[in-house]
Amino acid sequence: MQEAKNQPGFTDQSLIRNFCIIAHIDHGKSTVADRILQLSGIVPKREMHDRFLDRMDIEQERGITIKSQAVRLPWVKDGVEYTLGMIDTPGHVDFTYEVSRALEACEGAVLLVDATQGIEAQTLSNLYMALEDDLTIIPVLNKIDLPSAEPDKHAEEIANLIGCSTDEVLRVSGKTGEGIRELVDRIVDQVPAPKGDPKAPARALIFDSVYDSYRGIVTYIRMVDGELKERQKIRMMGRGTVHDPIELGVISPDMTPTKALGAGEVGYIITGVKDVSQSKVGDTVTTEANPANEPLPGYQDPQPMVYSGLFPIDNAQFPELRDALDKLKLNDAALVYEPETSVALGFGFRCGFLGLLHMEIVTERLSREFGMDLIATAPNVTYQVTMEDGSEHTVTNPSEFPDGKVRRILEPVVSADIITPKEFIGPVMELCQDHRGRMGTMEYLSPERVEMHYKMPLAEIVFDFFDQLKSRTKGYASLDYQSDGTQSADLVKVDILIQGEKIDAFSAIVHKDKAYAYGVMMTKKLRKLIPRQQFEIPIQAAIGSRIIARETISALRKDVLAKCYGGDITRKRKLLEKQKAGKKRMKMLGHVEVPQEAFIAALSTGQAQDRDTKDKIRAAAKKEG
Ligand SMILES: Nc1nc2c(ncn2[C@@H]2O[C@H](COP(=O)(O)OP(=O)(O)OP(=O)(O)O)[C@@H](O)[C@H]2O)c(=O)[nH]1
Repeated sequence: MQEAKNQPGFTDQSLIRNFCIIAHIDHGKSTVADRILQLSGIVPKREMHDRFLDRMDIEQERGITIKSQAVRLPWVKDGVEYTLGMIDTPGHVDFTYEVSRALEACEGAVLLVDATQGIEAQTLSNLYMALEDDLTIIPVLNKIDLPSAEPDKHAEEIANLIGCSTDEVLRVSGKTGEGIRELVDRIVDQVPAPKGDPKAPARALIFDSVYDSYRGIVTYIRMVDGELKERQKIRMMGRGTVHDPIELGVISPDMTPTKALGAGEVGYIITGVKDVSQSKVGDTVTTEANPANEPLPGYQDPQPMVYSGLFPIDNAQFPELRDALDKLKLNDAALVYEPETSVALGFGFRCGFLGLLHMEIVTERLSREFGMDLIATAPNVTYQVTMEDGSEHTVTNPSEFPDGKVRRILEPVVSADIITPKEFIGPVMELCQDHRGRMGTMEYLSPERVEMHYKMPLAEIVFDFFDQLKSRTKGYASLDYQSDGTQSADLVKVDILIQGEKIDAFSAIVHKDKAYAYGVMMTKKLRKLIPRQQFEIPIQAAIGSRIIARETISALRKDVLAKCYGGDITRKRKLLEKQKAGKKRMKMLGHVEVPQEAFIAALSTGQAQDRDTKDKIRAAAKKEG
């Protein structure tokens, strides 16, 4: 039977264009992807909705992309039908790893810039990543429908940055659809076709995967060489496992089974396997009958930036939490975890994240997708501690901080790039100084906007820095950072003691100058959160044996029967039962009962509220007109 030329598995490689859309957060990637989908005609009008490719509820609710999404589209130009593989990527700095994997599956990148904002920090970092991968860059200004758009000015900025002429910078509106057809035609003209060898043994790169409770692991692949056919045994080259795929397909716009996948195509495989250790992002898929010799280069594992302990509120849920993390890891390759025990919180996992938004999303997904009720301990970075006796310790958890005389503590450092209008240079410098930043160079991107480079301790940047930067620059500054080694620092461990007992979950490693403030803040917070009990409770903050702050909760004798004069014994029993049930929900710490809510409230730092940040920025932008 003669198959159509662009059926999956039979597509002429010279007619394939794989590209991704990269941009700073909120510059309109998902909106432009929607318009391209619509124009291609694969999504029926009545099924089209905003941010079509943001398939997770959290993405829809928050209006941000968390996962890259690949979709296959037909596109006709000059009477020739092309096959486009389009990947919409996230914009937030915590999800840069997602972008880097998407780039590996493409030959071209649409670099989208908001015509009202111009180049921002993640515009640059994403562009540099795409250039490193030798992708063809198509520069585009979006949101030209807005009255505040300044396309000429920003086209100049982009042209200077990538070394093209201003005429080459396309102008589009994801909202009205203006210029989108020209954009896709440009992609077809300029993005090179994939260059794999269709005749070689099959090699496909696993760039993502997800756990489906009915069908097991779904693996997303980019075919590089050869082809994979239905019902052909496959081999994962890294893991060395062999599987019988039960389905092969493409996403167009939903999962569509196909008979084969050929060189250059992007698609998925379902093996029916439910054991999550069988699949790894970055592995190479080949066939069992005719295996390739060399696997594809794969990906480097990302280094976590912050760590936090995740503990099930109900300790019996520990095995479920392990299972949930294993499954989530399939879809979130940047997540790392290992078991941990806390005196106060029981069994849980020490988890590594790429940033606080990443941490927030993981906790939320564990709760929504796996029904886990969790307590997250305060996030911290990793320290290398050398003791006077020469022993070395890697500390990802303040409670592991070794006792004894410390010779040196190394903390992680990042190089941070901040782009801001020039009138905010002063406030930004002040803020960076407050956060122990050391200024490097500063360049003008245009007469009005500068890019400032800083070296800063990671611990200073991951927590509230971004919010403060936004508020001091009316939402106009943007930030990007990358790991940049370590430096020695004057840090101490602050312990919190309740009734003289150290509560491991509340310990923190902080800069010497901020230790006192942390101690006061934590003791005050806990005084408000822990209910009064029948005896006086001292709450102290200490560095080693030195107490630096203290609060006291005065005694109270709560007699639940006080108002129950004489009368019915069953009523009294009921009240006592109720009190007993209430006590069960408390954690006994020594002799002190601390309600779960107190832990949650004391440990929540009010951080990473990116949703709020985005809202604030939008509100500020509106105000500015
Ligand atoms: N006026 C106007 N608004 C636009 C246009 N494109 C996007 N927007 C709006 O800009 C906001 C952000 O758009 P998104 O498409 O979610 O941006 P994004 O780059 O995908 O965001 P992340 O995935 O979170 O990085 C939304 O409120 C869109 O409605 C446009 O061309 N014109």
